[in-house]
Amino acid sequence: MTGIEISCLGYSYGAKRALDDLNLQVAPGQFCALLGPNGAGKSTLFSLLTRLFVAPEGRILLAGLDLARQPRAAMARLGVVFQQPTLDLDLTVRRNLLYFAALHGIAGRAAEARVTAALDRLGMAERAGEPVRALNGGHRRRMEIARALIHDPAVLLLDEPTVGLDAAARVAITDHVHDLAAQGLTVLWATHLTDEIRDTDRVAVLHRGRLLADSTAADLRGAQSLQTAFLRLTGDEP
Ligand SMILES: Nc1ncnc2c1ncn2[C@@H]1O[C@H](COP(=O)(O)OP(=O)(O)OP(=O)(O)O)[C@@H](O)[C@H]1O
Repeated sequence: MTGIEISCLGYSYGAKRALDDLNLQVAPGQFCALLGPNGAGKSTLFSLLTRLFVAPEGRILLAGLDLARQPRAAMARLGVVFQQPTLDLDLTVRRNLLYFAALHGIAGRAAEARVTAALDRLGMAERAGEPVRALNGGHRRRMEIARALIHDPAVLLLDEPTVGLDAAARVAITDHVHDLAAQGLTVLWATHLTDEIRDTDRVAVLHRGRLLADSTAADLRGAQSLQTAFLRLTGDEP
Protein backbone atom coordinates (compact mmCIF):
# COMPACT_ATOMS: atom_id res chain seq x y z
CA MET A 1 0.00 0.00 0.00
CA THR A 2 1.31 3.47 -0.84
CA GLY A 3 1.14 6.44 1.51
CA ILE A 4 0.05 8.84 -1.21
CA GLU A 5 -1.17 7.82 -4.64
CA ILE A 6 -2.13 10.55 -7.08
CA SER A 7 -3.29 9.59 -10.55
CA CYS A 8 -4.26 11.72 -13.54
CA LEU A 9 -4.99 14.71 -11.30
CA GLY A 10 -6.02 17.94 -12.99
CA TYR A 11 -7.38 21.28 -11.84
CA SER A 12 -8.26 24.55 -13.56
CA TYR A 13 -9.23 27.98 -12.28
CA GLY A 14 -11.52 29.01 -15.13
CA ALA A 15 -9.28 29.03 -18.19
CA LYS A 16 -6.10 28.79 -16.09
CA ARG A 17 -4.74 25.23 -15.98
CA ALA A 18 -3.09 24.91 -12.55
CA LEU A 19 -2.46 21.14 -12.50
CA ASP A 20 -2.32 18.87 -15.50
CA ASP A 21 -2.34 15.07 -15.53
CA LEU A 22 -0.35 14.75 -12.32
CA ASN A 23 0.81 11.27 -11.29
CA LEU A 24 2.77 10.78 -8.08
CA GLN A 25 3.15 7.94 -5.62
CA VAL A 26 4.89 8.30 -2.27
CA ALA A 27 5.69 5.14 -0.31
CA PRO A 28 5.31 4.79 3.47
CA GLY A 29 8.42 6.13 5.19
CA GLN A 30 9.44 8.16 2.17
CA PHE A 31 10.32 11.85 2.37
CA CYS A 32 9.22 13.40 -0.90
CA ALA A 33 10.03 17.02 -1.57
CA LEU A 34 7.57 18.75 -3.84
CA LEU A 35 9.83 21.35 -5.38
CA GLY A 36 8.36 24.11 -7.48
CA PRO A 37 8.79 27.82 -8.16
CA ASN A 38 6.02 30.32 -7.41
CA GLY A 39 2.89 29.47 -9.31
CA ALA A 40 3.93 25.86 -10.00
CA GLY A 41 0.71 24.48 -8.51
CA LYS A 42 1.91 23.34 -5.06
CA SER A 43 -0.86 25.13 -3.14
CA THR A 44 -3.47 23.86 -5.56
CA LEU A 45 -2.23 20.30 -5.06
CA PHE A 46 -2.34 20.75 -1.28
CA SER A 47 -5.87 22.14 -1.50
CA LEU A 48 -6.90 18.99 -3.38
CA LEU A 49 -5.07 16.66 -0.97
CA THR A 50 -6.72 18.33 2.04
CA ARG A 51 -10.15 18.48 0.36
CA LEU A 52 -10.32 22.24 0.45
CA PHE A 53 -11.08 21.68 -3.24
CA VAL A 54 -12.74 18.55 -4.54
CA ALA A 55 -10.67 16.99 -7.30
CA PRO A 56 -12.68 17.24 -10.53
CA GLU A 57 -10.24 15.06 -12.49
CA GLY A 58 -8.18 12.12 -11.38
CA ARG A 59 -7.88 10.20 -8.15
CA ILE A 60 -6.16 10.59 -4.78
CA LEU A 61 -5.57 7.74 -2.33
CA LEU A 62 -4.23 8.43 1.17
CA ALA A 63 -2.98 5.35 3.01
CA GLY A 64 -4.89 3.32 0.44
CA LEU A 65 -8.17 5.17 1.02
CA ASP A 66 -9.90 7.00 -1.81
CA LEU A 67 -10.34 10.67 -0.89
CA ALA A 68 -13.48 11.01 -3.01
CA ARG A 69 -15.18 7.77 -1.94
CA GLN A 70 -14.05 7.49 1.69
CA PRO A 71 -13.28 11.11 2.56
CA ARG A 72 -13.62 10.82 6.34
CA ALA A 73 -11.53 7.69 6.64
CA ALA A 74 -8.90 9.08 4.25
CA MET A 75 -8.72 12.45 6.04
CA ALA A 76 -8.33 10.68 9.38
CA ARG A 77 -5.02 9.29 8.08
CA LEU A 78 -3.77 12.75 7.11
CA GLY A 79 -1.82 15.33 9.14
CA VAL A 80 -1.29 18.80 7.71
CA VAL A 81 1.05 21.65 8.54
CA PHE A 82 -0.22 24.73 6.76
CA GLN A 83 1.87 27.72 5.77
CA GLN A 84 -0.03 30.02 8.10
CA PRO A 85 0.30 29.20 11.81
CA THR A 86 -3.02 28.60 13.55
CA LEU A 87 -2.03 28.13 17.18
CA ASP A 88 -3.77 29.88 20.06
CA LEU A 89 -0.98 32.08 21.41
CA ASP A 90 -2.47 32.46 24.88
CA LEU A 91 -2.91 28.75 25.57
CA THR A 92 -0.04 26.59 26.72
CA VAL A 93 1.60 24.15 24.35
CA ARG A 94 -0.15 21.23 26.07
CA ARG A 95 -3.59 22.95 26.03
CA ASN A 96 -3.28 23.72 22.33
CA LEU A 97 -2.55 20.08 21.58
CA LEU A 98 -5.30 18.79 23.87
CA TYR A 99 -7.77 21.07 22.13
CA PHE A 100 -6.74 19.68 18.75
CA ALA A 101 -6.94 16.11 20.08
CA ALA A 102 -10.51 16.84 21.20
CA LEU A 103 -11.35 17.97 17.65
CA HIS A 104 -10.33 14.48 16.57
CA GLY A 105 -12.54 12.93 19.25
CA ILE A 106 -9.59 11.99 21.48
CA ALA A 107 -10.05 12.90 25.16
CA GLY A 108 -8.99 12.02 28.71
CA ARG A 109 -5.96 9.82 29.28
CA ALA A 110 -5.71 8.86 25.64
CA ALA A 111 -5.37 12.54 24.73
CA GLU A 112 -2.77 13.15 27.46
CA ALA A 113 -0.75 10.19 26.19
CA ARG A 114 -0.96 11.34 22.56
CA VAL A 115 0.10 14.88 23.48
CA THR A 116 3.05 13.61 25.51
CA ALA A 117 4.13 11.30 22.69
CA ALA A 118 3.80 14.03 20.04
CA LEU A 119 5.83 16.51 22.12
CA ASP A 120 8.50 13.88 22.77
CA ARG A 121 8.78 13.11 19.06
CA LEU A 122 9.49 16.77 18.31
CA GLY A 123 11.78 17.37 21.30
CA MET A 124 9.26 19.77 22.85
CA ALA A 125 8.40 17.97 26.11
CA GLU A 126 10.04 20.53 28.38
CA ARG A 127 7.98 23.33 26.78
CA ALA A 128 4.59 21.77 27.49
CA GLY A 129 3.59 24.24 30.22
CA GLU A 130 4.62 27.41 28.38
CA PRO A 131 2.19 29.66 26.55
CA VAL A 132 2.77 29.48 22.80
CA ARG A 133 3.38 33.26 22.83
CA ALA A 134 6.62 32.60 24.76
CA LEU A 135 8.02 30.24 22.07
CA ASN A 136 10.32 31.31 19.27
CA GLY A 137 9.34 30.77 15.62
CA GLY A 138 11.18 27.47 15.30
CA HIS A 139 9.51 25.98 18.37
CA ARG A 140 6.10 27.17 17.19
CA ARG A 141 6.63 25.33 13.91
CA ARG A 142 7.67 22.20 15.78
CA MET A 143 4.48 22.50 17.75
CA GLU A 144 2.45 22.76 14.56
CA ILE A 145 4.06 19.51 13.46
CA ALA A 146 3.40 17.87 16.87
CA ARG A 147 -0.22 18.95 16.53
CA ALA A 148 -0.48 17.48 13.03
CA LEU A 149 0.66 14.13 14.48
CA ILE A 150 -1.81 14.00 17.40
CA HIS A 151 -4.24 11.63 15.69
CA ASP A 152 -1.38 9.38 14.51
CA PRO A 153 -1.70 9.98 10.76
CA ALA A 154 0.04 7.85 8.14
CA VAL A 155 0.68 10.80 5.85
CA LEU A 156 2.07 14.22 6.72
CA LEU A 157 1.75 17.18 4.34
CA LEU A 158 3.79 20.30 4.98
CA ASP A 159 3.33 23.45 2.94
CA GLU A 160 6.58 25.44 2.98
CA PRO A 161 6.95 24.80 6.72
CA THR A 162 10.18 26.74 7.20
CA VAL A 163 8.93 30.09 5.89
CA GLY A 164 10.12 32.88 8.18
CA LEU A 165 12.50 30.73 10.24
CA ASP A 166 16.19 31.40 10.83
CA ALA A 167 18.86 29.00 9.52
CA ALA A 168 19.21 26.97 12.75
CA ALA A 169 15.46 26.50 13.12
CA ARG A 170 15.15 25.46 9.45
CA VAL A 171 17.81 22.78 9.92
CA ALA A 172 16.15 21.54 13.13
CA ILE A 173 12.71 21.29 11.50
CA THR A 174 13.99 19.53 8.38
CA ASP A 175 15.95 17.08 10.57
CA HIS A 176 12.91 16.34 12.71
CA VAL A 177 10.69 15.65 9.72
CA HIS A 178 13.32 13.41 8.11
CA ASP A 179 13.41 11.48 11.41
CA LEU A 180 9.63 11.09 11.30
CA ALA A 181 9.87 9.68 7.78
CA ALA A 182 12.56 7.26 8.96
CA GLN A 183 10.03 6.05 11.55
CA GLY A 184 7.55 5.19 8.80
CA LEU A 185 5.56 8.36 8.18
CA THR A 186 4.88 9.28 4.54
CA VAL A 187 5.98 12.89 4.05
CA LEU A 188 5.19 15.35 1.28
CA TRP A 189 7.11 18.57 1.87
CA ALA A 190 6.34 21.47 -0.47
CA THR A 191 9.15 23.95 -0.87
CA HIS A 192 11.06 26.11 -3.30
CA LEU A 193 14.23 25.90 -1.18
CA THR A 194 16.66 23.28 -2.47
CA ASP A 195 18.88 23.36 0.64
CA GLU A 196 16.12 21.60 2.61
CA ILE A 197 16.48 18.51 0.45
CA ARG A 198 18.97 15.67 1.06
CA ASP A 199 20.60 13.64 -1.68
CA THR A 200 18.67 10.55 -0.65
CA ASP A 201 15.29 12.33 -0.69
CA ARG A 202 12.82 11.84 -3.45
CA VAL A 203 12.21 15.06 -5.38
CA ALA A 204 9.14 15.75 -7.48
CA VAL A 205 9.67 18.92 -9.50
CA LEU A 206 6.45 20.72 -10.33
CA HIS A 207 6.40 23.49 -12.90
CA ARG A 208 3.37 25.17 -14.45
CA GLY A 209 1.15 22.39 -13.19
CA ARG A 210 3.21 19.53 -14.63
CA LEU A 211 5.69 17.13 -13.11
CA LEU A 212 9.04 17.79 -14.78
CA ALA A 213 11.12 15.30 -12.80
CA ASP A 214 10.66 12.61 -10.18
CA SER A 215 13.79 10.97 -8.81
CA THR A 216 16.21 11.12 -5.90
CA ALA A 217 17.90 14.47 -5.40
CA ALA A 218 21.26 12.83 -6.14
CA ASP A 219 20.07 11.57 -9.53
CA LEU A 220 18.40 14.87 -10.34
CA ARG A 221 21.42 17.01 -9.67
CA GLY A 222 24.23 14.75 -10.96
CA ALA A 223 27.48 16.68 -10.64
CA GLN A 224 25.81 20.08 -10.25
CA SER A 225 24.09 21.62 -7.27
CA LEU A 226 20.40 20.86 -6.82
CA GLN A 227 19.69 24.57 -7.14
CA THR A 228 21.40 24.72 -10.56
CA ALA A 229 19.67 21.55 -11.73
CA PHE A 230 16.31 22.91 -10.57
CA LEU A 231 16.79 26.29 -12.30
CA ARG A 232 17.92 24.57 -15.52
CA LEU A 233 14.94 22.25 -15.44
CA THR A 234 12.42 25.03 -14.91
CA GLY A 235 14.14 27.35 -17.41
CA ASP A 236 14.69 29.95 -14.73
CA GLU A 237 18.47 30.14 -15.03
CA PRO A 238 19.81 33.62 -14.27
N1 LIG B 1 -7.98 31.48 -7.41
C1 LIG B 1 -7.24 31.46 -8.51
N2 LIG B 1 -7.71 31.96 -9.66
C2 LIG B 1 -6.99 31.92 -10.81
N3 LIG B 1 -5.74 31.41 -10.89
C3 LIG B 1 -5.21 30.92 -9.77
C4 LIG B 1 -5.92 30.92 -8.52
N4 LIG B 1 -5.12 30.36 -7.58
C5 LIG B 1 -3.98 30.04 -8.21
N5 LIG B 1 -4.04 30.37 -9.51
C6 LIG B 1 -3.00 30.14 -10.53
O1 LIG B 1 -2.75 28.75 -10.59
C7 LIG B 1 -1.35 28.49 -10.72
C8 LIG B 1 -0.88 27.62 -9.58
O2 LIG B 1 -0.96 28.37 -8.36
P1 LIG B 1 -0.55 27.78 -6.93
O3 LIG B 1 -0.92 28.83 -5.93
O4 LIG B 1 -1.11 26.43 -6.78
O5 LIG B 1 1.05 27.70 -7.09
P2 LIG B 1 2.16 27.53 -5.96
O6 LIG B 1 3.15 26.56 -6.50
O7 LIG B 1 1.52 27.21 -4.65
O8 LIG B 1 2.83 28.96 -5.88
P3 LIG B 1 3.38 29.76 -4.58
O9 LIG B 1 4.68 29.14 -4.25
O10 LIG B 1 3.51 31.14 -5.17
O11 LIG B 1 2.34 29.68 -3.52
C9 LIG B 1 -0.66 29.85 -10.78
O12 LIG B 1 -0.48 30.20 -12.12
C10 LIG B 1 -1.66 30.78 -10.13
O13 LIG B 1 -1.55 32.09 -10.65
